[in-house]
Amino acid sequence: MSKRPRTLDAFFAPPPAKKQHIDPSPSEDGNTTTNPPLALPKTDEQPSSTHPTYPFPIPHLPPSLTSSLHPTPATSPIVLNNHPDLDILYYKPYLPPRPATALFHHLRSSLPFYRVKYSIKRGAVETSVTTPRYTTVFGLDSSAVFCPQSGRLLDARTPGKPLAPGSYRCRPRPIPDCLASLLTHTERTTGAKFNFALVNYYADGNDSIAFHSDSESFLGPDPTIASFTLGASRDFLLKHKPTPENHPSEGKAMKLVLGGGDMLLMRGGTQGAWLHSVPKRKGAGDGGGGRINITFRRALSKGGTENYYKYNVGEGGGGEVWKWDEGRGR
Ligand SMILES: O=C(O)CCC(=O)C(=O)O
Ligand SMILES: [Fe+2]
Repeated sequence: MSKRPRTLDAFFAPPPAKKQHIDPSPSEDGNTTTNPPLALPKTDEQPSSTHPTYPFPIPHLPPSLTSSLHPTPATSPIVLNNHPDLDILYYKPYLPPRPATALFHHLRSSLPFYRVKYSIKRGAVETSVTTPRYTTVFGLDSSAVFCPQSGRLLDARTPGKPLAPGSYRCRPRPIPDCLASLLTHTERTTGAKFNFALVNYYADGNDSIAFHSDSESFLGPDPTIASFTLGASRDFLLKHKPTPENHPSEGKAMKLVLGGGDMLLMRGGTQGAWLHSVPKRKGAGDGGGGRINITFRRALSKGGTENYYKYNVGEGGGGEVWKWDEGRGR
């Protein structure tokens, strides 16, 4: 806590002691998941999703916002397949401006975020890395499901069979109601199925994600990933992975300026052959405010769940939790 960089102070305030945010007595229905039954709210409170793994209850979307999230996209997508192995549908935008902005503010002030630290080993040298953006993740790979009543983990292949304690090193978190409606709409639009929501928060132009591809084996071949932008615009760069034939696209990056409400549906060979990044930006290029990115993905095996929690929440259920304070604007 004491070593927090100034830039973090400017954007987030850590929530009061973690315990204050945990609902210690799950409702009679058990801990809520994305599915009903949900914990009954106190009358003066907004209904929330709760689960023992959440550091605090996560409020549902206000009804006005839920009804403005139309199940169909605002525009027809632009097809980006004019380069080898590239297969992207670019919805510019997918969500109209007003609901996109409202969703940005709701998610920023409702979700628990982490600044994950991990170490990488190159040969004998171990380096400590802090992820250069805020992250959080919800979901569970397709080998298991959350019990809708108790919130516990069940074996997906044997209906009703609880998983043995310690089946996962991490503690998977159900997708909260406030992300579930967008996920369901996206599934309907795209025909894809998703069981994970990864969320990045880029507080300003100093936050970034380096060139990488999401071609993890636990997503299976040619994974479909839906990637939403909410809030500020940022550059999104794409470049082909190096190939032995000195591919014409190699080294040259394509730039998309992603704005609030936009969605990229990356599919086919895109992850296998292309790298993408959101580089740091200074001055006007920093988008002029915070940006949320949500990716919906489908992990097929336990390794996916372990990986996503390790790098987006942190080992041991995460370290310091960051929560946006709407009143103080930080
Ligand atoms: O913020 C973005 O648009 C990209 C995020 C991303 O590539 C990722 O989370 O894997
Ligand atoms: Fe990515």
